[in-house]
Amino acid sequence: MKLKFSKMHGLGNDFVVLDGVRQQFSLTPEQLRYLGDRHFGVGCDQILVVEKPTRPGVDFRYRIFNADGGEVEQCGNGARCFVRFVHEQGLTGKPEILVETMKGVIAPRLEADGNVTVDMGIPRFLPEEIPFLNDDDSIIHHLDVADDTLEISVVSMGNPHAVNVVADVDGAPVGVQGPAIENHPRFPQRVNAGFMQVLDRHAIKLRVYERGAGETLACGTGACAAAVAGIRRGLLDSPVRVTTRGGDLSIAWGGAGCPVLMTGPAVTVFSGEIEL
Ligand SMILES: N[C@@H](CCC[C@H](N)C(=O)O)C(=O)O
Repeated sequence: MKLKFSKMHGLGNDFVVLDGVRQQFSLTPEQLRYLGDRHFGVGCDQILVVEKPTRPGVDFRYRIFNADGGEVEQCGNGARCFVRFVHEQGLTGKPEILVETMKGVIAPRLEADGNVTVDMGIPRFLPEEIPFLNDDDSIIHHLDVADDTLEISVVSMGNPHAVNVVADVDGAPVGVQGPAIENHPRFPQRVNAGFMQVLDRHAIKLRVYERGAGETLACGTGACAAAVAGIRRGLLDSPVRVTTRGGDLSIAWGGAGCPVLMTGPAVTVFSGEIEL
């Protein structure tokens, strides 16, 4: 089977994007891992599939697979690329679309300057919503990782996040603590591990060790989760500029019960065809 794809990125978090509206396919985990492989395949952090919606009132269905082949609930940088892709491919002319994901509907909007703003939905904090094995829903939890006890906040942006505040993000042991947090037994569905350094009340630096992909240059849902965790911990005020290794995102959140708005770029790098 030959499949057409686009290679895209949001701040260096990169994607293979497949049009499942005009192409018929169903991919095995092995084929997904091949697409994501940087040496033997195309190479990416996530594979995004654009499909027809399964429910009335929405424009598309958006499926997300990590480079390890596992399907996941949400992807923020991918959502911005998604809206650019459906425009560039002529699948819609609407600047604002409603997109069905595994965990609810998100609303990305293509701005006049080419950036994309996405309503990422309402963040959730209850342990069972993450999921996180814990007795209470406090804002800070203690997590034993290797020889350390970390003070983390847990946030679901549809997908699970653990956010750890550090003094110096560039010196943070992301490569060691990241996989230990990702696979910690208190996160039964694994977790994305964020390391955030607060610069001032409206600015942070962030690195994320992503579930199923390793450390990426940026993580959109990770940026939302970090900004929300920082606001809940009284360290930050909305809006928050999140500086990742791949560039900056702007995150706005009005507090409990409000949706998180994420604004940033989305770029198409090249298009191609691959035999699977
Ligand atoms: N890069 C993403 C998140 C992708 C999914 C994540 N690795 C997970 O397993 O939940 C983003 O920009 O949000």
